[in-house]
Amino acid sequence: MLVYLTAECCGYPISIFFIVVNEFCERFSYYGMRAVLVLYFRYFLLWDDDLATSIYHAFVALCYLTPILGAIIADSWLGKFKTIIYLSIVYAIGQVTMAISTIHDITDANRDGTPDNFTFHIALSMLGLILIALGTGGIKPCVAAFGGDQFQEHQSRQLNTFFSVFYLCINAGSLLSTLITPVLRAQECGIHTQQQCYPLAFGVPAVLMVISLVVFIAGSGMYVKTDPEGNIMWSVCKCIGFAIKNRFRHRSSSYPKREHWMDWANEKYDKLLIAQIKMVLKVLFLYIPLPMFWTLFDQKVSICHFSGLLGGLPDQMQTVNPILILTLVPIMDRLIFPLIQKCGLNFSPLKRMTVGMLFAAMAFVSAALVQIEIDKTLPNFPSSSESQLKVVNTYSTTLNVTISPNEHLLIESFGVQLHTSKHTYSTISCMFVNGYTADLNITNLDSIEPSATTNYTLVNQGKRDFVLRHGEQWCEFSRKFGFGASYTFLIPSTVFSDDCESITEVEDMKPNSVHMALQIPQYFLITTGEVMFSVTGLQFSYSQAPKNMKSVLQAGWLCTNAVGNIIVLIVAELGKLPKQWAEYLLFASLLVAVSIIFSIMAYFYTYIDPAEIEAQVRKEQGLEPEEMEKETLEMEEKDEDQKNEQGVKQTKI
Ligand SMILES: NCC(=O)N[C@@H](CC(=O)O)C(=O)O
Repeated sequence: MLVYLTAECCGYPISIFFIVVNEFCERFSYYGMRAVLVLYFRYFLLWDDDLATSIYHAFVALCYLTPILGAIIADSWLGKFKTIIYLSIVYAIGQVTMAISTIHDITDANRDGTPDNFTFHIALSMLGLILIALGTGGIKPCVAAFGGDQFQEHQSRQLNTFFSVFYLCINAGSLLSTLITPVLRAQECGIHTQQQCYPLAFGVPAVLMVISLVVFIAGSGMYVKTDPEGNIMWSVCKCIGFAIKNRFRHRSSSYPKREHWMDWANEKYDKLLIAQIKMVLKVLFLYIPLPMFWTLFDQKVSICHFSGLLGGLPDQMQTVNPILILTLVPIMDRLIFPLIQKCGLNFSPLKRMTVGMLFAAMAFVSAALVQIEIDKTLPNFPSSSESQLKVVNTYSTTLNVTISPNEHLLIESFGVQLHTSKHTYSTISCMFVNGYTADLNITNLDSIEPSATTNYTLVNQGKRDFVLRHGEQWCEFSRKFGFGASYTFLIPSTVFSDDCESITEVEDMKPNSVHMALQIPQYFLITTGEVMFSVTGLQFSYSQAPKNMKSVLQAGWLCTNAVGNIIVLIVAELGKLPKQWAEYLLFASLLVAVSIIFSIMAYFYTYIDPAEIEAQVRKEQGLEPEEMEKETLEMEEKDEDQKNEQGVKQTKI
């Protein structure tokens, strides 16, 4: 048996320091890139909103599917240490490729500030994203499990704290990068023309990934490294396949039943392997309902109704989650969980996860209530059988407009009338209406021809100044804008003679009157849910996995997140309910139903100590651990030669 003597500090292995710093840098790299990814799709590649969001979610889903690959490589072939190093190199190459794809000057031959060859940028960025997904997903189950491997048996309390600290590092990295990369993107840079600095926003995460790799390699001498015990995944698949086949062959009632269907592999496979597979399958079965949590969690951005109210750039809104995580993890670990324990309640990991799901459901109920309040302040939008028509009168007297044989609108001079009808009219909407007799230039907008309108233009909240110009003539006016509002400005022909005084403002949509504080409960609830669900799930997956399949079970856990993301994509494709609040309530109800199912499954789950079970099986077989490993390898070789299934021999009982 191998005994590692590891250097310790305050009861923790020192090697842990390198692993958490590595995780911090890697998460900085990943979340930093993610924070500007949709903006890059929208404003650099000029994709529409739907395409940008779909590719984004597909990328995130891929990042949570590739852990299976990483886990197989680690547990069956290279071991966790080498897998982390090799896949981190792939990851860093992906980040660099991504950063290069954002340099507009590469294809901007005519130097107009926009790339000339979009295919090149799209191909390069997609290649970068695939490499990143392979890298980040591939190392993800290995890093957490490798961290866990550093602890000895007597350090179980420290091991639990490690997973909380690990989660804190994830969120510290994500918080910093989500604050920094949008600021980097907002800078201007370029060789021929100055544009938004995407190369810097993607380049810094690439540098952080390289640092992450260097830090990990720096700790090399201190790690506990366990080599894979042969091709374990292949053995697992063959063992399961044999159990199913053997069960089918002995389906007649004359054969005695066995305790577990995997026991039908007893004739050919080692008892230890069968015991390990049983442990893994039991946990994976328990994970079946879990993607529903991630489906709600991954939509959390959309339940934050008026992001700008919290201040900052819209892409920095994603910082609320890590800030709350950094606050809530220590509170839960140091205060809430010990307090619950002191009250004599058994708040076991699976109970925590169930409560976490209920918190997420409550967040959606809270979002539904806020949405109902917001809906009250919104104008009546046309239903699917209606359309809205806006008529602007720039004539000098009141006009009577006939829209259909029987419907009349009376519109005052420089008035606007919104008309909803049961017939099909095209909607006319505008921000500025030019009633002046010549072209006008308005700050930050293109010039508007006489009697023409601009599209709705997004402006920041608060007081804004506009300058109107025509040749040498100009005037200035300012208006205050509230969130969620929309306005139309009617510019009369006398605009310059009265110094912009006669510009009429029409409020098409009222500003939000729902207080921002109403949003706090939903942020708080979903993040509390995450701490109970996700941190516990991470610890649980490690503690319930057999030694040789730690990464595999971590990958199974991460897969629940991938499936959650895929459900988000499917839901987006299927369309939405007409009322947003109803959709939130539907999701909340689904999660409550799923958490009830999960709690029933959890009730029947018996917590295990994999090391103890493994030792017990070995004892039953009268084998010392090293002999056992030798035996497994011999079994593997024998198995390869044993092509004729008919000649199955009982190798071990
Ligand atoms: N707050 C998000 C977070 O901490 N995410 C973790 C866990 C996960 O996504 O599975 C992470 O980024 O690793």
